[in-house]
Amino acid sequence: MKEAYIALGSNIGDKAAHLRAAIARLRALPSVHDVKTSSIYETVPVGYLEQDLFYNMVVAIQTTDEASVLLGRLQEIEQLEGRERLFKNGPRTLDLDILLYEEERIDLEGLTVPHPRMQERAFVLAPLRELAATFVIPGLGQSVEQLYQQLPETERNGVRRLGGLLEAEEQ
Ligand SMILES: Nc1ncnc2c1ncn2[C@@H]1O[C@H](COP(=O)(O)OP(=O)(O)OP(=O)(O)O)[C@@H](O)[C@H]1O
Ligand SMILES: Nc1nc2c(c(=O)[nH]1)N=C(CO)CN2
Repeated sequence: MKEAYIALGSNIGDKAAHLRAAIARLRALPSVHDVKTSSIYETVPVGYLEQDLFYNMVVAIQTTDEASVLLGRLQEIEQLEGRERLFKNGPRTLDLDILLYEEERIDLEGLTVPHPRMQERAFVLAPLRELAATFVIPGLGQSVEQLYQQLPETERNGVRRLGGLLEAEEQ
């Protein structure tokens, strides 16, 4: 069994519903076990600013899948949730990224782990530190908590914790 961390994001339609559906689909996979969820965060868009706020969260899973197989399953779930991706960094109904897979460094066409931009993203590090504050990122040699503390204040101020999946629905 391998441990992986997955980032979830949504900024179109019923964002909490997209996140909840993604987690239900993950939990339904026979190759995925013990899904642990962070809180949901409402986050200012990074990269392309003229779009709605995102909901972001992170889950920890145990899986029997190789990382590339896991990525395929995540892409299937994105499709099932009607993923529209208009352009790079643009709005999307559901985005699923593999952040970490054990302590492995993976560099395949179409799959880079650890996710190469995770250390600059408060919308990833804030929920991830709930689940894995002391995890040292392979290749960076720093923990999730250290990386979070080093983010510029403007980045950290762009994320607001809403609560768990159920509470976020009521916002
Ligand atoms: N760790 C990873 N997790 C998910 N997808 C990855 C990963 N590494 C590479 N990819 C590739 O990234 C592609 C998805 O890119 P996409 O357009 O969703 O990027 P993005 O979500 O807009 O930007 P970002 O990658 O910065 O979050 C997929 O086709 C996938 O092959
Ligand atoms: N706040 C926020 N900004 C983003 C996000 C995201 O999930 N949340 N995803 C992006 C591309 O993956 C680009 N910008």
